Amino acid sequence: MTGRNALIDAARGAMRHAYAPYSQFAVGAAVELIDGTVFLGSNMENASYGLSLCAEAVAIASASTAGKMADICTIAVVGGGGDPIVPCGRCRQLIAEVQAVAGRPVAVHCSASSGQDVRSFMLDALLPHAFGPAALAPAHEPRHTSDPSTGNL
Ligand SMILES: O=c1ccn([C@H]2C[C@H](O)[C@@H](CO)O2)c(=O)[nH]1
Repeated sequence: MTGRNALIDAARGAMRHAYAPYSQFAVGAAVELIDGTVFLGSNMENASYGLSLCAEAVAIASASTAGKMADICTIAVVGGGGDPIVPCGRCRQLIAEVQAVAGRPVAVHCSASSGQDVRSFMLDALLPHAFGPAALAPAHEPRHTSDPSTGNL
């Protein structure tokens, strides 16, 4: 996949599979790797409300489950009417972890569910001065159970 608009379109497609019966607010996300591979996500709500999963979290977890978290370079998110959606605070923190593991800046493209307007940000602009693994004392730094660059044990 190449280009911002193609990734936005992929996120818009994923949005169609959102499970959002409580908020009626469907969101889709698409995560792109450096080799062009794309992983999708959509929000998945829950009767307990607070356990609902955001589209970005689902897409990031899907890439991570394939052993590709370190290869993520771009994230697109689509949802809402009016202005382009922007990731919630929790998702910004999740993207910060991706960026720390990937070791390169992550771009975030945002669009509304209808309309062509796209707003693009670098994660550092969405979450300046982010808390991350580098802040942890050595004893608490992440010790990977798999190689983040290969996903292999
Ligand atoms: O960036 C966002 C913001 C919200 N939501 C979801 C959570 C909930 O299911 C619904 C309304 O907040 O939208 C996302 O998936 N991503």
